[in-house]
Amino acid sequence: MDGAAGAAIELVGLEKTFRTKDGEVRAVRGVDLRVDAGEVVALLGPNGAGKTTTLDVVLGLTEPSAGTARVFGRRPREAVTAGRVAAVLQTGGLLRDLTVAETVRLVASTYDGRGGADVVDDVLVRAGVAHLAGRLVSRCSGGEQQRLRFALALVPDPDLLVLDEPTAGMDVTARRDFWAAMHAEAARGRTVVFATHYLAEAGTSADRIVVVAGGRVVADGSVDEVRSRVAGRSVSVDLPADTGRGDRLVTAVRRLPGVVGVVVEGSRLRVSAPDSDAVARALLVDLGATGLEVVAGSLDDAFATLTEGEAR
Ligand SMILES: Nc1ncnc2c1ncn2[C@@H]1O[C@H](COP(=O)(O)OP(=O)(O)OP(=O)(O)O)[C@@H](O)[C@H]1O
Repeated sequence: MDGAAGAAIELVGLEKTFRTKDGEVRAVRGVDLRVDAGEVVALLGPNGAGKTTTLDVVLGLTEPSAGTARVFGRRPREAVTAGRVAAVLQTGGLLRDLTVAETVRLVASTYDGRGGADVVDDVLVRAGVAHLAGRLVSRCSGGEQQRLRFALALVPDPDLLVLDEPTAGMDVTARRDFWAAMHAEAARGRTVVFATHYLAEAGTSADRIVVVAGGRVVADGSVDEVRSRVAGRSVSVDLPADTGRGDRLVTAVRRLPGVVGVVVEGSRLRVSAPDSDAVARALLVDLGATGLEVVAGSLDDAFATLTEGEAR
């Protein structure tokens, strides 16, 4: 599809900087991303990569520091208000003393013309929680609550579903059922964008993977394309024995452009990046790291470091 009319999401030069008492945190550092209507896209990246911040901008929950965000050609908040976007976020949004069905009914009643029993029953079935209709939210497991959030997200009949680590807390069966339900929604023409730490989940559930690290997009393409882009070498350096210095090095390394994985292995720090030469240079010259070794890593190693998540 050409032109903005076909774009569900269009981010241009997106930046987001948080000001904290310890200084500035550049969570998103120039993301350009276009998601066409009907695509199922995974944002894959380690902890702190900037996935949630990017999705918060798309949902109109936070304003960019620089750059622009458009959702169906409008400002994000307008698209959300128009009912075109719904989200499944990691926490919050549920009242513990209501049942599952009461929760959906309450949310449905806030949408004009959508509060009928039909909508409630329909979304309960589609999200796979019909059998839990009478159960109190406080008695639902974490995974069941996530599926309830999914049901709530379906109520406004959104064109775009935004899911932030939607399967956190689900076991293997629940994950499989969740993605089957999500794919049924995508087959109805909905655009789906989800954040995940897991390559396996991104690979099996998305048409396209956007790898985010250090607030930037470091790879973008089909599962196979991304695999070959991210396959790089690993660089390892000594981890300072002093915990404070070690933590500072880990934090600085994770912010280097292009770094997709940082893992502490005993007294060594292993860093994965498609361009390991640039990372090696930055480690030695800018960060004063010692004992540098460049190791030819397999693709699985590169992704293992990515998906192992936080180093410390
Ligand atoms: N409100 C905030 N104030 C200060 N810093 C923030 C705020 N929100 C996020 N950050 C920081 O911005 C960076 C990116 O965070 P973000 O939550 O977007 O990453 P993420 O990729 O979603 O990580 P995770 O997988 O752990 O959820 C992190 O360093 C985080 O600590």
